[in-house]
Amino acid sequence: MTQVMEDAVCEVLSSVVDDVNHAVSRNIGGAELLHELLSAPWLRALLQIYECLVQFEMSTPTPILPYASGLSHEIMSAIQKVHRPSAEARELYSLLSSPHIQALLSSQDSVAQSDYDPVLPPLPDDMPEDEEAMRVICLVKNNQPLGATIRRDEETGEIFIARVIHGGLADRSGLLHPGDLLVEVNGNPVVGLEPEQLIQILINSQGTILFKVIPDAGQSSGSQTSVFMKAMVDYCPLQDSSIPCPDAGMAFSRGDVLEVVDQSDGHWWQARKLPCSAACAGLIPSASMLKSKLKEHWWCQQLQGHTCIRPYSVPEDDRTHAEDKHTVAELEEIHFDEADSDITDGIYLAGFRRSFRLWQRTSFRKRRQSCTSCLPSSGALSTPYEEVALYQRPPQENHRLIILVGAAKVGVNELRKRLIKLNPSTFQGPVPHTSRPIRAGEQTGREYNFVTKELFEYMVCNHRFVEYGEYKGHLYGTSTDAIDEVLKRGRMCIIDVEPHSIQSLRTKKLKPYVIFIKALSPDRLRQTRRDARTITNCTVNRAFTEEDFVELEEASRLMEAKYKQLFDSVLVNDDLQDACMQLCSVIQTAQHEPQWIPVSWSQTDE
Ligand SMILES: Nc1ncnc2c1ncn2[C@@H]1O[C@H](COP(=O)(O)OP(=O)(O)OP(=O)(O)O)[C@@H](O)[C@H]1O
Repeated sequence: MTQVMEDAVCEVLSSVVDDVNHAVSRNIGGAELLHELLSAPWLRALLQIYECLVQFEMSTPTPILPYASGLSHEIMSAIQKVHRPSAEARELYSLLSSPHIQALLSSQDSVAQSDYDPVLPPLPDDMPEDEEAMRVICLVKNNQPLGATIRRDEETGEIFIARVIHGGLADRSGLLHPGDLLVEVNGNPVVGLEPEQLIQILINSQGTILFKVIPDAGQSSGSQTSVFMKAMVDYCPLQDSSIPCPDAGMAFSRGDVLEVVDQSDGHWWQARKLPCSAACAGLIPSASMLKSKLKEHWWCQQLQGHTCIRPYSVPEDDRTHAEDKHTVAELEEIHFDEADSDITDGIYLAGFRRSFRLWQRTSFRKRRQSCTSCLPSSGALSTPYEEVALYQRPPQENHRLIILVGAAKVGVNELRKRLIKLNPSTFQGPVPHTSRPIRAGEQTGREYNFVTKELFEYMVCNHRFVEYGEYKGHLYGTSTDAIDEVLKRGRMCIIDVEPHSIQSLRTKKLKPYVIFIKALSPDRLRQTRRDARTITNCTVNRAFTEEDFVELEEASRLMEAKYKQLFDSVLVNDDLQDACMQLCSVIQTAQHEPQWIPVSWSQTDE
């Protein structure tokens, strides 16, 4: 029959071609066109496909075996009945019983029977009316936790799903939701069970768990958008007795960026730590919960209360300066030659003069008056999480202020100086202010901004200094105006400050990027600082001592522990050359690639 059809089509086509040929010989234009059309290869291909389809339709393929998996079970039970099966029979048994072959045979049966719909169990005849809303859920555990917490209604004793952890097993199934009432778990009625007993059933169940639940009618399916927060405190769920499920909790440290995926519960949020590798979110205290814990901790710390949160546990005075041991009287007696190496290749490196450096090293150094309320510990009490957003500086905006911090003698000045020398047209330090009289050869605005003591004090009253202090009867300071001036010129402004001054510089205008310069172990310091010299209040260019190395490492560790939530980057000053290159690259990244900043800095003004 097929052959007949095929022949018929070909016959029609050939006769059309013959007719057209005949018309062409009679010089008929339209016929020529038709001839071209009919002898086109695409038309022939089309007709061939059509013929194949007609042929296929007429010979519908039938499965050789409609129920292959049934046959395989028959064979397997026959083999089982054989007293001593041969090696071939045993091999056949193991082949047929393997899950892959069984799945393959079952798929072939489904195709053979064109049975593509799931088979649902029949509804029981005696189903009560109120069971209409019942949902039966089967989850395959696969050694993972369920990813849900439960709560009991104290009045009715009913147990509900309290929360479903984002990315967990229950969440991925899309079948369990907060507020669902648990009726049965693995055939065990839930009514009358203690939550602990239910948890035990869930822990003990292997493979699959079968839930019968009454879904919460008021369930909202609205998905929440993530919010990003920087942690300003440390948190450890295993030490927090108030967490609903310590295993579901997520520990974090100050400075970590958290993606908060669910804030629907006023007490416990769900979050992931970035950079994110875990699919499953963890429970963290909400901002208000954490604030009250911090307050509690604040009151209880004398009694060694909470240990789950550690805002700041190091002593207030974190700088362990050997030179702080000197008295003011001693300092007054020491006189130094001001001329030092702040001019290189005709470049004036403002802010590196010895008087300024020595002021920075003395205990007279004061932070800007206006920031007394911004002490890190009080800040953490009011803002345990800081909402952040990714920010990339638009090319037309000023560069971000680069702040270097580090323990005394770690090499902050050396790195800053090298960076500016390396590229003075890109990097610059702010010119410090001083009330010291100008000397021969000096120019105001180059070594210092020379101002009267009255003007300096007026500037102090107007909060114009990031830091200021007195050294040998003269005032020295770094002003915000000097920083602005560098930034306005399109340069990158590099400053070094005490860590407690960072807070006052954290403004939308400056968008500071803070780099912590970290010290290595005393062993490494001993090796790398062999030729290094330090200035102290008593000596110039003194070699480092063993005591210096130990103190430096300790001071660096304490500073990092206390202020790490304020650092955007940590750079280890090991090999000087390497550290300098790394610093360059960190700064370029800060200026040209997206970074996390407080959202308030990125919002446009009303
Ligand atoms: N990585 C390093 N390898 C070797 N020597 C270094 C390194 N970093 C800094 N130094 C040297 O250590 C000494 C102290 O460095 P620097 O003056 O920069 O310290 P500082 O952190 O600014 O401390 P201070 O505020 O006390 O001056 C300098 O002689 C410097 O050249």
